[in-house]
Amino acid sequence: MTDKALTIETLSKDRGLTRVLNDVSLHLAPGERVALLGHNGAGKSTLIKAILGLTRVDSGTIRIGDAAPGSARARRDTAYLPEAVSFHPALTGREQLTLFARLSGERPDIPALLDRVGLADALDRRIGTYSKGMRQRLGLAQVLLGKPRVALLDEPTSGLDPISRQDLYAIIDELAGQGVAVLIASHALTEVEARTDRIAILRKGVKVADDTLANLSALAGLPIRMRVRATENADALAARLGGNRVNGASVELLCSPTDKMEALRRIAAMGEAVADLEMTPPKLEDLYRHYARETVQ
Ligand SMILES: Nc1ncnc2c1ncn2[C@@H]1O[C@H](COP(=O)(O)OP(=O)(O)OP(=O)(O)O)[C@@H](O)[C@H]1O
Repeated sequence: MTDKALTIETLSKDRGLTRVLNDVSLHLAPGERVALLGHNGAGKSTLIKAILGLTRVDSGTIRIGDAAPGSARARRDTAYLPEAVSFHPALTGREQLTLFARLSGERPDIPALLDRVGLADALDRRIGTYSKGMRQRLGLAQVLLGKPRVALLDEPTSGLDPISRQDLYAIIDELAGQGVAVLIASHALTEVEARTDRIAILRKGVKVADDTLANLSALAGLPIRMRVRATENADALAARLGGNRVNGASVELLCSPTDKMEALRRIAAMGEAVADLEMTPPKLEDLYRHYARETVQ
């Protein structure tokens, strides 16, 4: 028995002459929330389809727990929310979920499930009358229906309003809290920055990053932004600290993670000339730009 919910080892796949996944390894522990990032065409959906057993791979292995993709066991243990989720428009939300429950052999409390995803009022309405966000919520109810070990969410918040996005991440947190490993393919960097435990980045089928935000930051060595507000004289502060005046009262310094403590000591030594200090570490957007660019190996 493995303690990993999802194990991907040295996976490669060609489409014609193009290698769309190149020696990709990725591991998810139970309860981990991992963001899968990459430009259009980087291979995210192909990887998800391979995990689902919907596309063949040329080499490497995938295991959901101990089960092979596409096996009855793996299908039971994997939940999938596609980006453009589609249901039968003539069925009501209740009917659609009842059908899915029968197919998966579950007997859940369907009204409670639909209430959980904010669709209590639309329980008996035909899905054809649902908005995109409502269909997405119904898709999420389907994810919650079984007892998956792994949930694969492809752009789960696309088309959702800000409150629905928050609701969706609250449900993702709940799933993770129950031990479900969640892989979220996304372009919404600000969201996943705050709501995932680890970031994996694909570039042209190659995994170029896979770590926590803090570790990726340290590895990339991107500068930390420090904004120092002067008590009275920002010009004098700028002259002593170096850096740029950014408004009437502050000075901005960029320093590498290794120089951070030295910079803080210099600022502290200026005593009351400094009224305030704000430090901003690199954002996921900066890291993504760093790791997804061509020159990083
Ligand atoms: N059915 C297909 N036939 C041929 N090539 C395909 C097919 N599906 C995807 N590809 C190619 O495989 C590569 C990876 O595509 P994939 O859809 O996995 O990327 P992605 O990272 O999910 O992109 P996006 O962010 O645009 O959804 C691309 O070069 C794409 O053109």
